[in-house]
Amino acid sequence: MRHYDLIVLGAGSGNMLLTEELGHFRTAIVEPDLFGGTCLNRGCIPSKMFVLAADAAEDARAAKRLGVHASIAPVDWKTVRDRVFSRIDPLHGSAVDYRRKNSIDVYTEEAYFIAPKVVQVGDERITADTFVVAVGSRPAVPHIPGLDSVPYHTSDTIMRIDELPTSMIVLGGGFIAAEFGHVFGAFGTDVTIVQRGPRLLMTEDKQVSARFTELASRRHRVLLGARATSVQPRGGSVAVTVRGRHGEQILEADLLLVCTGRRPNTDRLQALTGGLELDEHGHIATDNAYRTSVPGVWALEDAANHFQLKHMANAETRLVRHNILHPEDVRTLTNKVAPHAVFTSPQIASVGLTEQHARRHGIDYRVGVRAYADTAYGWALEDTTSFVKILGDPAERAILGAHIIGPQAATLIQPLIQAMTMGLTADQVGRDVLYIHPALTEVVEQALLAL
Ligand SMILES: Cc1cc2nc3c(=O)[nH]c(=O)nc-3n(C[C@H](O)[C@H](O)[C@H](O)COP(=O)(O)OP(=O)(O)OC[C@H]3O[C@@H](n4cnc5c(N)ncnc54)[C@H](O)[C@@H]3O)c2cc1C
Ligand SMILES: NC(=O)c1ccc[n+]([C@@H]2O[C@H](COP(=O)([O-])OP(=O)(O)OC[C@H]3O[C@@H](n4cnc5c(N)ncnc54)[C@H](O)[C@@H]3O)[C@@H](O)[C@H]2O)c1
Repeated sequence: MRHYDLIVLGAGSGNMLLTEELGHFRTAIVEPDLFGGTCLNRGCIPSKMFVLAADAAEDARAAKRLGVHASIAPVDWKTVRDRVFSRIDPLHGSAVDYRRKNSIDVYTEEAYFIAPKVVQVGDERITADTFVVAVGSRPAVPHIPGLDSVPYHTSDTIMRIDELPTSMIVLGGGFIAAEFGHVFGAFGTDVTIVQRGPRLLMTEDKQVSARFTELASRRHRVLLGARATSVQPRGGSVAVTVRGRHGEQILEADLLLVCTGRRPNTDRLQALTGGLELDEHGHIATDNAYRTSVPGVWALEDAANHFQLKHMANAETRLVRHNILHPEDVRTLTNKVAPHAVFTSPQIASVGLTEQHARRHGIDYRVGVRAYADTAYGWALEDTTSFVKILGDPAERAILGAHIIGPQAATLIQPLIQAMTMGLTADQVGRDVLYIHPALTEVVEQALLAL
């Protein structure tokens, strides 16, 4: 049985862990699929490259309003797709070569625990003093009668399809539904979204989620409070029976995309056999330093918590590396601000408390809301639907949460994330800072002043 100082399971965020600082460790990394994991190969990066093309198509359509006449010939799906993957696909091979050149053993089969701190990979058993479990998550596919009888897609496969579908049914109303609904809608596909809940993007602040649902319903057919009860093949298409507010109906489309959440890969890893404690969703239980129930075993990101965001993964990876190298100075992730953005149209960004959470937990708050149209640039855009909403503590004037729906939301929110992280009050960031005129950031200033 080969023994290492360090074994990293999973080469998504796990691969980022291995910097020169760990160069003196005898290290192995196990990755049965592609180095770079979800974010690089089938998540953040390719999806945002598709969003870039979708935004370009939408901008071209909207340019007419400005007196700029552009026309869109049918979107050339294969060129869009091949631009994305001709840039991404070569990165895997070079990452593996780089690791091997640096004397790191790379195993290319799936690992599973056969005992605490002992994993089986193919024919080999390997052990280590220290393990980092970064095996990520995969799409969770609900049990719907007939689903296995049709060639449905998930986010793992949808970006590599050969032809742009004429029509598409999207099951789920979360991040992935919102982003791919935008992409395929912008490319000309007729999109129907089937969402179990009463609104899309249910975890956003209710005002944002309601505005997004209203805007998405103008672009796509959106069925709310709807449940797919069965799926059948129908000629070359897919038929989905949906039960909901308006009774039962049968939807038909060229393609079915299932995006109903993700589940951690801890079952395939046999994490329980490895002595790792799991929560009720199968995530590995850790403390704030990302230590698991087995001493010397660390776990991070999608396998270990519910954020499922790459910037959280990056922060956790840095923290775990520090903690492995400095057992005398183990640090915890104190930053619970955890922002996120949804790269749909319009963009959505959020940090901290939502209004419904504050109400539910009896937290005292004030709200400042400003429409983009209240600022010079928003007025120039003739925007009528975008806004910034900030929740603040009435006494201390601390920023408790911020929610933006509109162009550039993911960028506009950053000064508020900074302010929350550094403990600045709404007045310090609103009154004491100059905002460039006439940039869109003025709407953030206005919302802070309204608080
Ligand atoms: C479509 C999509 C879009 C997204 N967009 C964004 C975004 O815009 N912004 C954002 O912040 N986040 C986004 N995310 C989320 C983000 O991609 C993930 O949170 C992040 O990549 C998780 O990193 P990870 O290292 O935990 O897992 P992964 O990157 O999935 O890495 C885990 C690796 O472990 C390997 N593995 C699995 N089982 C085993 C095993 N038994 N043994 C060894 N290896 C194993 C897998 O093959 C995989 O390569 C998106 C996700 C999806 C699906
Ligand atoms: N921009 C980003 O940061 C980004 C983008 C994409 C994905 N992600 C990550 O990936 C995760 C997974 O995304 P997702 O969209 O699959 O999940 P999600 O958790 O965001 O949304 C799942 C949705 O599916 C609905 N749903 C669940 N079961 C259903 C059923 N049987 N029928 C109909 N609807 C059903 C839920 O009500 C919910 O709206 C996200 O939570 C996020 O962490 C992040």
